[in-house]
Amino acid sequence: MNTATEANFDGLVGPTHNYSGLSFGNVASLNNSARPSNPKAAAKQGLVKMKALADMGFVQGVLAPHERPHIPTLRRLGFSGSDANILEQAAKHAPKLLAAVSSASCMWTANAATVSPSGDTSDRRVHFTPANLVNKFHRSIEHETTGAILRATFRDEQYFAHHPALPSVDHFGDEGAANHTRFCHGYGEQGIEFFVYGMEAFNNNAAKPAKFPARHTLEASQAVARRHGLSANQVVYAQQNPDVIDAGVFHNDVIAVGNRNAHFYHQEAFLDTTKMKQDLLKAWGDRASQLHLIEVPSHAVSVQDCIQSYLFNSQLLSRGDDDMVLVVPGECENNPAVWAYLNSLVAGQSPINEIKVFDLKQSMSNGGGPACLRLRVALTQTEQAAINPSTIMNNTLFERLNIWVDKHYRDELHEQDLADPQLLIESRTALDELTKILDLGHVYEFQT
Ligand SMILES: N=C(N)NCCC[C@H](NC(=O)CCC(=O)O)C(=O)O
Repeated sequence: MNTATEANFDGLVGPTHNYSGLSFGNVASLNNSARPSNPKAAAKQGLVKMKALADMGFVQGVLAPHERPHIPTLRRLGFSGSDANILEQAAKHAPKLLAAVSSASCMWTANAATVSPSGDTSDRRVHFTPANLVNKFHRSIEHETTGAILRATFRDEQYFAHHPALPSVDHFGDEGAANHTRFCHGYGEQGIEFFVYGMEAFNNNAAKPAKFPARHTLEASQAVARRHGLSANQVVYAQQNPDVIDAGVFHNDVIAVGNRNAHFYHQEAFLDTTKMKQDLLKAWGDRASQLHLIEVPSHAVSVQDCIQSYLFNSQLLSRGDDDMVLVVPGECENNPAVWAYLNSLVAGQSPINEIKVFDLKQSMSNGGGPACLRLRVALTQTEQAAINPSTIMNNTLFERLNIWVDKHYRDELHEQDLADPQLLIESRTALDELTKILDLGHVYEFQT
């Protein structure tokens, strides 16, 4: 039998991880702006989570970081001369631009792409659309390399279909899987793809946030559903509550998470919660009683507590039917309301039976929790056998990557370090070696 499983592909934190306050609307990014970062600790925190999940029996993959500082973008923007000259000029005349092209933001692979498993698509292949991330300049430069890395990981065209990103304009603002969840019975069966958006681009009368941007449009989600060949009765759209975007919920995965037959979400997450529930139940069909809608009330956990703790930016992982573990960041344990809620949750009737806590402070300080760091890909056994095996976490890869991080990463980085030509050399040397470890071939511009 060709049973399916859900693999998680985490973004490996890159050597230029830093805090530059680049994400308006993301409270942690703004609050930690200009603080020194620790790229080595960041990468290791991520590796510990990956290894722990692999040890728990989950299929865990690794997606490589991107080339940063990204000199080709600086050249496109008019800087010229040697790489060192370009860095010097950018630092002098456009330091925020240098910070933007130096961000290690590709680590948050929930934003890498939207993925539709073969059980849902008309041609029965797994479809990938890299997210254009057009709302933030530093993220809008990710999608081409993301596409190259996804193609180097999911290589076989018989099983995997790779689309380019949607047009890079606000109308098709696409933040990928951070606003996408799939509900299903078994991972290999046809599921319901649940797309969450912040605003409608072609309807000026529709609700939208007033203070912070809605990064993702309904029209982008509809385009992805069309491209992936999803049938209309298996797709549900829901709008984020504009008020929670204005409070700092810049992606829906900061306030909701779903897996198989469980939707775990906050009372205030959606503009119309009743409709969201009705639409999901209708799509779920005759086995509706098996769908768990776990709604967390505001009196138990406030929206502010969600944003501070990242309770919902958790990984909801199936160990078996109706047996799930929730992977949360350490901030949840330190928030009394959230921790009390989680303890009552596991003691109760829901399928969530265990909480696992990870220290991801380096990523969290830029607004990225456990769920931001991973891209979910449901795969049949045959598809799993077709992926690049060198990207799958195991004891050997864990050891090799830790040695690689120790060799190439700094343990402190300040904004002014981004202009250091040595950092560029260190970063390229590290990535060149990484492409060999992960058997990716040439995926970076500096390699061509
Ligand atoms: N929720 C999900 N799925 N992802 C979190 C992404 C965090 C990321 N932070 C940043 O890009 C901050 C970079 C800086 O400020 O240096 C962002 O806002 O896009």
